[in-house]
Amino acid sequence: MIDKRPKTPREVAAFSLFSMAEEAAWSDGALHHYLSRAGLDSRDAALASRLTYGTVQNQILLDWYLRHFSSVRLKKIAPRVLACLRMGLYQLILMDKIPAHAAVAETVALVKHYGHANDRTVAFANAVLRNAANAAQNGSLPRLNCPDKESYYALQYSHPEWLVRLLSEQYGQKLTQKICQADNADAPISVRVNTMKCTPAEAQAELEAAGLTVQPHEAFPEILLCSGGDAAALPAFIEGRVTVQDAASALAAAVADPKPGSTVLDCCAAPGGKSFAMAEKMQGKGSVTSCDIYEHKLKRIREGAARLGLPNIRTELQDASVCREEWKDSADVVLCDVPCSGLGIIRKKPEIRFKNPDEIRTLPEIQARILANCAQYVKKGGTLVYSTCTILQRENEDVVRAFLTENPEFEAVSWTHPVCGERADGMVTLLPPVHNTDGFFIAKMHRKV
Ligand SMILES: C[S@@+](CC[C@H](N)C(=O)[O-])C[C@H]1O[C@@H](n2cnc3c(N)ncnc32)[C@H](O)[C@@H]1O
Repeated sequence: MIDKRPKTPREVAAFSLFSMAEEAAWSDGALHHYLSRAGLDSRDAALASRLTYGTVQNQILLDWYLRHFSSVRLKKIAPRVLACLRMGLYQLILMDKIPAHAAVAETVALVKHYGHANDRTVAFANAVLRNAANAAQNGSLPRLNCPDKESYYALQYSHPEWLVRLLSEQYGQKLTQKICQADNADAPISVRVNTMKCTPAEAQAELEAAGLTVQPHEAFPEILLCSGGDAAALPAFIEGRVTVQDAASALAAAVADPKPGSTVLDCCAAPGGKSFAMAEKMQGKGSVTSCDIYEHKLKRIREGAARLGLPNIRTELQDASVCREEWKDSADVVLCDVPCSGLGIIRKKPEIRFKNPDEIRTLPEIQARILANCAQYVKKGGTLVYSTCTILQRENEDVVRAFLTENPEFEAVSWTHPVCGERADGMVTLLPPVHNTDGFFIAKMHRKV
């Protein structure tokens, strides 16, 4: 992290982008860090967020334009200078309220002060930005000529082409375009009301009184969609009346449907969102055992449970792919919210689109191993739920169908919820442009014998 305290929205955005490039920081974590140090008013904080997310969300397109205006190959441009140029081009080409002279001058100043740049590099940055500004102003930006719709969507919405082609095979071109578009749209902060402490109406009134704009999710009344401020910094969050959780994630807990007194095993539980939702549904009665392979992540679950006032959650350090003999046949509900490619939450973490496709190709094998192992913990008559925050069929339906074929003692269970209607085969893939949730997959199964 950069030590200096940022003073302007552009410095906050630039420092966040530098941390992403240099330390592989997540956009939301870096932005939160520098915003908290900068102490900007809400308008400037909103501009800093827009500049950071907008630059990452449009990186492929911005690099395409940059190649047009730069005499130097992108690989030869130092990372901080490249980050500044992308942010400058974002303002010049894709934002409409920033005067061009301000975008050019402020970006050149960032390159000069923070880009480790000599005079030549500063002059180069100035020339690139001026050329782009002129082209944007006189309507002579290069046209996005692409051989087919998939490569056009990949460029226009800055998604890797392999991903767009895979989505297009699964969902068709029209829906793929909507998914890519939704991935770059502003996502509200979604909070779930802790109904053990207050009603949705009370929580909404409290958040609105604190200055947020609040809209209950149309199909999930305990979910409140908030904008205009940081819900996680308010007393309603700190004192456990609400917790940050998307409707899709809350739906997985609702589908698992544990009852007061149930024995629940959440096998990949950190940071704990679904454990909390299930423990609340159980009204503090029964037990939720929340496992993860990382000790430091278990601490976050314990802190969250304390904040929300949930005494029935305990944590266990446990690899979900390795059998714990004493847990066999012990749980009424087992939730496998497995590690996945995360491609359903690009709208919240825009850099997820840049994951290495070779690295995520091996995930279905790990997911299948976790599901097969944790299924052994389900009691006869008990429930098994498999979920991911990705929309790739190979990590979702394919894993579940193979499991059901190999384990005939389990069957898919039909369920219904206003978010997605009746699911006769027990499965749903939620999509941001269709369900107004994160992209997510949930499958519910039942152990017969
Ligand atoms: C999708 S996240 C879980 C999110 C969580 N269920 C929630 O709602 O907040 C997946 C979690 O699985 C954990 N994990 C990865 N491999 C694991 C394994 N073999 N056994 C147990 N946990 C694992 C990761 O550390 C991560 O915290």
